[in-house]
Amino acid sequence: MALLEVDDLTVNYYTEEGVVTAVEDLSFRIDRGEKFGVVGESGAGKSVTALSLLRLVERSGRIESGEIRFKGEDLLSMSESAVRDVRGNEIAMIFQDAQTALNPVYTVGEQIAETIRHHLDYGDAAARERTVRLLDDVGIPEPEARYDDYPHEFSGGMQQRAVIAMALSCDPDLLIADEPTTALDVTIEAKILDRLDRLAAEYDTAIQLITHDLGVIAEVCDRVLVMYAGRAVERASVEELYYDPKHPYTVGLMSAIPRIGDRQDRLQTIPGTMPDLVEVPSGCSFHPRCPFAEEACTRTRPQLVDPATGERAGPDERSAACLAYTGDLDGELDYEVEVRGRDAGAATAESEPPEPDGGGVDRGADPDADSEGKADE
Ligand SMILES: Nc1ncnc2c1ncn2[C@@H]1O[C@H](COP(=O)(O)OP(=O)(O)OP(=O)(O)O)[C@@H](O)[C@H]1O
Repeated sequence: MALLEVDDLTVNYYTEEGVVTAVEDLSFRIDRGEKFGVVGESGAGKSVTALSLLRLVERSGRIESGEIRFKGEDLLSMSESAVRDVRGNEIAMIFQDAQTALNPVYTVGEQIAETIRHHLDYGDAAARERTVRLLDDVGIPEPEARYDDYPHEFSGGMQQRAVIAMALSCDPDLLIADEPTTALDVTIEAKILDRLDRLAAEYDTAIQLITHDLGVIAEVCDRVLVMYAGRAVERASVEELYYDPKHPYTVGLMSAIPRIGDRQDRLQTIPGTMPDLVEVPSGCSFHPRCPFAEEACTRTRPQLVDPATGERAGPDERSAACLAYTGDLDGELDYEVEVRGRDAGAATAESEPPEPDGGGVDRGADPDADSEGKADE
């Protein structure tokens, strides 16, 4: 049994403009200790999916249907107090903006210690000790001394580290990180992602990493879900996605990261924008932006299928939602993916081994360069 099982999740928002289907028929699995990426442009439904897992969808929104099981237990039918126990304790969440997660009137150490006392029932001394160790683990220099600092005395990168420490403080089984490094500069981002990656392994915590950046996914994740307009359009391992993307939208997203591109037929950027979800295009919702779209794409909504067989795929299987794989297109998806190595010079997909741990995406990562934390200052 997977740690998290999501089946056919549909979430609507009831707005003045009409009903917005933010997430539709979404299914995926996250295993224990796995690093799972959710990628897509703004408005794809990534955050709404995450909020649904914590049952934090706002009042105007409603989980219409579907199932969410965490360790086999149905999260959607749990009592509010049982869900509160799960939140923070077993599923923790890191948001993009560290400042909103840290309370300015308490010291950083006290905030983390309070979470530990509350959730793990630790006494004062033990909570303090665990906090200092966590601050050290996330790379805060002189953690004993920094324990008594207020959030504003931390740099942006250190604040985000503190938030990660807080999220890990109760040893959650699943950590949902929603654009955890978007507000930071690229070097600090790489260090924090690396730290997150190593800590998740150490604490045996699964990560659901939400981002619009495939480069970030390459650095951290094992498997990826690509979302467009509230739906899953591709599911694959990181290697499969990078070397053999199957959905035109994924190919388009890839042209935005430096090491991947294709030759003549490169989709420089994906023209157009995510549709207004009140009026999603008919058929395949990506068709107005897709360079391979045919008439059939305006009529028929593609299902997630195994691209090799065209058969419906299970929630943890490689799949893509494109009519090209069900024999409904006259033409072919005519693109070529080229993977560039770290030292420039283009290599073909076949000639270079995958480096999903980020080796190929040179974002300035140096795993230990921040051990004394000075780089953030
Ligand atoms: N509170 C809300 N009220 C109405 N509609 C909402 C609300 N929250 C989200 N939505 C709708 O759901 C869609 C998906 O939002 P979501 O925040 O999940 O996207 P996202 O992929 O996380 O994008 P971003 O990267 O910008 O956070 C939005 O485009 C919007 O139409």
